[in-house]
Amino acid sequence: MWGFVLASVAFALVARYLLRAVFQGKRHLPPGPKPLPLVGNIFDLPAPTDAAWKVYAEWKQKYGDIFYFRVLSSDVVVVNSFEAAHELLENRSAIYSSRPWVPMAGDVIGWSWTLPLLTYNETFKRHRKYVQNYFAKPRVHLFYRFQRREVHRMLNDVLDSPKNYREHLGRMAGGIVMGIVFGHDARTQDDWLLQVASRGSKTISSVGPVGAHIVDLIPILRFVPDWFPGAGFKRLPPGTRKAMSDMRYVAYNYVKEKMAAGTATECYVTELLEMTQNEDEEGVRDTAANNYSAGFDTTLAHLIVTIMMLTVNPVMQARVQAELDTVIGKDRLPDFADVDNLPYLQCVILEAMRWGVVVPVGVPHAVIQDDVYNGMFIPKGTTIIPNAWAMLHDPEIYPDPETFNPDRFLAGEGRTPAPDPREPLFGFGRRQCPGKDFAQGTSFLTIASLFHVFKFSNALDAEGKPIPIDTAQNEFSVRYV
Ligand code: HEM
Repeated sequence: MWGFVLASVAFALVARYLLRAVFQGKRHLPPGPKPLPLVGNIFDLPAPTDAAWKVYAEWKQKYGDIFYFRVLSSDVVVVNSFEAAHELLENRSAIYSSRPWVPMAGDVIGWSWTLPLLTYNETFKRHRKYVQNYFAKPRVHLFYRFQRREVHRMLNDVLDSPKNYREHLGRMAGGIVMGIVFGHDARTQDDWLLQVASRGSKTISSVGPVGAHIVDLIPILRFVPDWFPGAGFKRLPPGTRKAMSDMRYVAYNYVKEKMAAGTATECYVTELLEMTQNEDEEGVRDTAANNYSAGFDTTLAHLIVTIMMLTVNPVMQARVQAELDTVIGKDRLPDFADVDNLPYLQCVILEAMRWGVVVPVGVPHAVIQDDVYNGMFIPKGTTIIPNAWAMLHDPEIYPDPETFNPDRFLAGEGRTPAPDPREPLFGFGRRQCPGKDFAQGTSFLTIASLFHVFKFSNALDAEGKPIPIDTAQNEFSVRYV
């Protein structure tokens, strides 16, 4: 049986290799490392433990802004410059807005229903519309009350137990989404619905980078039984599939029960069910679940990078606090209306987005028809990796890119601020993050409030000496005074 499967794989590869050679002919692919026959560049790929975005940024020096490699029969183009990414993923988004098939996340773990993984089809368009319209910029003020409530709770929690600030921020970020999406007040860390959502979300991050598994490269392996030698990727940690499925169904069913009992609070689920007249329960349920999974880790990571960089740069922290003191004073907490009066704080947040790109190789897109860019042929089905890290660490655009320097975004007489990092950061075109305006509201209020109330500095060791913060590793320990 396995001899037959392997022979079929080999046959399919040879056939595709020959067909490609015939049909692609002399079409000029983007430059890239020289592929081996059949297997392509499989041995050139960065190891899963390498920072792929940095490896690709190095390749950029050799091959240019966009380069091509092939893994078995899959074509991949990495886009390292903002201009190229904008042209392909934004201006040509009608054909560059699909997603590559990622069998590990989609089939093996079971995330194929989630919006970020949906290919460009009718289901995607419908689901995307729900989320995009709900979190659209003109509506973000509707979420302020949830953001305010949870940020203020978080401040109290940090005051009570500063060492657990990460957990408090996590609860806050999760609590905001739970309130908006399910009308649920997740007040504590161990809130049962927050736990369901958090366990479900972890099922994707716990198995490593999406798209980098052996089964993503050789999809036929997904049919190999769990017990087969080498099929370790199918032996998921116990409870993985149940946790994923609970995330999809439990909170949604809970809201439905409350609706039946007449006790539901208005939220994403109730509003969308009404808008769709209960005719697309699956769409409402699935998009509700992915709002948490797509928005939680990203928001939290960005907040932590910002706090870390203000902690290792006490002069910048003092400048943020001086601005907050002048604008807000001592008698109240910051609020959304203050944002335009806090230009330095805004620059700090932008610089944290640029410096600490939380989705460094973006989320891959896929092109649905053959295309040509600057004379280079990009075959239909190619996976497009937007290397946001390379775009935001390009020394031509952001001089001395490894230095955390909020001043690069300051406008003023005789100064041209550095380009806004938000397009690469939140992605491109029809797949651009639909939660970006909402996420920025959470980020602003959290950082403004935390630094208005607390001072952050290094934790101390047993002898009272500050413990150095390793920004390269994103590992750090912070205390509050
Ligand atoms: C700092 C916070 C965030 C960052 C940096 C971020 C970044 C991103 C990026 C890079 C993408 C992929 C874009 C592309 O494919 O071109 C994305 C997609 C997505 N984000 Fe966010 N995001 C954040 C917060 C949020 C929040 C709070 C929500 C929830 C409302 C959210 C919901 C989504 C969804 C549903 C998608 C998939 C969109 C699609 O595939 O069409 N994100 N995000």
